[in-house]
Amino acid sequence: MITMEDIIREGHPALRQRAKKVEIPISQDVKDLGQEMMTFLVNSQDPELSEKYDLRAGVGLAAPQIDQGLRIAAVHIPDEYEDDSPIFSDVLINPIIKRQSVKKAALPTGEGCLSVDREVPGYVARSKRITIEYTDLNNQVQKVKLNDYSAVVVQHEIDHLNGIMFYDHINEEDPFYLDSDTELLE
Ligand SMILES: OCN(O)CCCc1ccccc1
Ligand code: NI
Repeated sequence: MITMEDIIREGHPALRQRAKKVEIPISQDVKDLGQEMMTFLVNSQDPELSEKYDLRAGVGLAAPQIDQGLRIAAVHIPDEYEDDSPIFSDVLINPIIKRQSVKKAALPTGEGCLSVDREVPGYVARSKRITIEYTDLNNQVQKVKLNDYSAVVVQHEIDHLNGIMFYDHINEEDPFYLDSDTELLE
């Protein structure tokens, strides 16, 4: 199983590389990897298991973070009220952002990253609405519209596939600078 030891940290060159497209139909190895990444997220959000295995809670994980230079990202976003029906949960193979709103959104708390062992304060403005296309673990092409928090998380993961870290988006002069077209999500 994936634990924190498997997650590479900033400074590791693999986090700054562009991940390679996955061959379709996906191999059994890729399917296993995707499932392991999803299991990590589910475990990391479970009070007992995260404690037992010392996992930092995560809502997303990109393959480059476990030193696998492949365009695979797992996303598991729980519904704050309905634990067993997440807002969005899937393993994205070769995800593409097909459409994105001009309107931006940022988390008021800023962002963090399992590969970054420090706080980096500041707003990360991202598209408020996106339409993504990807292949899932059953080789089915999915086209999904996401907004707000789900859209933020998926953009954070797709950034990892392109060697981009969340703090690359933070305004250096004024980390809490907000464009007029950027909404803080509550
Ligand atoms: O790459 C995923 N990972 O580092 C876990 C954190 C995910 C995440 C946290 C805050 C806002 C968007 C996404
Ligand atoms: Ni991250």
